[in-house]
Amino acid sequence: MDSRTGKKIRLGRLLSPATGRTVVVAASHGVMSGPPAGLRTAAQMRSVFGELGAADGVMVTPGMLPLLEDFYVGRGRPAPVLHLDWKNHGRRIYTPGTDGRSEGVLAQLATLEEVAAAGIDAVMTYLYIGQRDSRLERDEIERNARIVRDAAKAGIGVIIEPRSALESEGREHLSTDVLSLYCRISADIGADVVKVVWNGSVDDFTPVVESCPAPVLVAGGPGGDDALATLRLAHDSIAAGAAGVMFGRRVFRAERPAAILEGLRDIVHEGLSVEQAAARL
Ligand SMILES: O=C(CO)COP(=O)(O)O
Repeated sequence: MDSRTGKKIRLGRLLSPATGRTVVVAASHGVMSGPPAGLRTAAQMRSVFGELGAADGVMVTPGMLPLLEDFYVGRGRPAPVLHLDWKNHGRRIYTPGTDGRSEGVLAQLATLEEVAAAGIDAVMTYLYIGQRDSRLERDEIERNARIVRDAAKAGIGVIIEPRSALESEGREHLSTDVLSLYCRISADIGADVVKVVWNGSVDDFTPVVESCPAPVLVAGGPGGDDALATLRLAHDSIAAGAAGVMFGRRVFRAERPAAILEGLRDIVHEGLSVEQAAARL
């Protein structure tokens, strides 16, 4: 008996063992950017979570897990995913033009032993790369490699989301080459799953997925309340070869999160078109 089995069982709850596909909801934005619209109060969180039962996994922070733990209890419930790190927020906290402007200083919020004890199936960690100070970049690579090793020992799945430390300056962080580089580094460090921002089109995203041997999930971004645009993004993600989506604001800020989630499942798991999924909303 060893931790490889634990990881297999846990990842099998998150990604369909038959197809490798998944629909995950991210609901951990508070630790990055303060009170999130749609999830500001405990009552709002409980109400939104009441609509997320159809997700394959739902990501929360360590501090919110006790508040929401009942959501995960029971047969067929979504897999608990933990947002493992805090990160600085370049634009908000630092004065532009100072050295602190680069994002990419991170702190790990829990040990992998604590994560395993809490019943978590997978953790998500950022990998901030491209800092001006290469020591920060080295620290980030080491931090992620350590998380991967600790998670392997604890039998926990690891989702790495690579981000450019200079993206708030509008650098080339969405080019196909840069995303391919970042995703591939994440997979080579040992991510079980790579989550990444969408770069605009099926043609531009397909090479990113093709050159990343780990399954790729697409993040939603701010979006709006345009349900059709959310379904289209999911459809394009699958068309580009992604294993699924990991959407946050597009789901929890929606008027009817449960309906959006059903639409996402129709597309990711059932192969429906945007129009077919929208007709069932
Ligand atoms: O996983 C996510 C944030 O960690 C995705 O969230 P958004 O879809 O709101 O960008």
